[in-house]
Amino acid sequence: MQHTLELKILDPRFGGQWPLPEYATAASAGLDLRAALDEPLTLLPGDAALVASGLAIHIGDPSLCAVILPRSGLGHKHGIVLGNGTGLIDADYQGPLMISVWHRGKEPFTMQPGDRIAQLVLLPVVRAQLQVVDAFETSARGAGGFGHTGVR
Ligand SMILES: O=c1ccn([C@H]2C[C@H](O)[C@@H](COP(=O)(O)OP(=O)(O)OP(=O)(O)O)O2)c(=O)[nH]1
Ligand SMILES: [Mg+2]
Repeated sequence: MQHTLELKILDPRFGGQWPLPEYATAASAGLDLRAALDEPLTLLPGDAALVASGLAIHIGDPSLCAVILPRSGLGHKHGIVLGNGTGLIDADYQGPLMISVWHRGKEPFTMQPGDRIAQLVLLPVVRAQLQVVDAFETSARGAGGFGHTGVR
């Protein structure tokens, strides 16, 4: 599925020094986001930092959202993940796209300006219309959860 996404360039290095976000392959789901830093940023183990992406998006359509996810290589090999677990970008958000970077690794990690540090994925959203009921129609699972079905 394709969607036209309005994008504002907040950092003039995009389009010159740095390319606009692009899909790495024809079937990639994520657009890599760069650290729009003015100078290298060293994170010590346990540090979190809010890093500007240098971009703003306006999704507009309430049946869509975007999520910011870690990049697998950075997350697994270097411990660079997100301070908010997953960043959720609402369809009506028009502010600067920010990346909460959390260093869960063991060695200091330095990000350079323009490094691709996270990725943005556009997703469909189903918005709930709540219906209050007294009881649910019985299901196969019922209230069983948290390991209820066992391991094997
Ligand atoms: O990693 C992120 C997460 C969120 N946002 C922006 C877009 C999102 O639409 C807005 C609000 O995010 P969220 O609802 O997750 O945060 P909140 O703490 O509930 O803030 P608010 O009270 O503004 O909804 O912040 C980012 O730029 N980066
Ligand atoms: Mg919110």
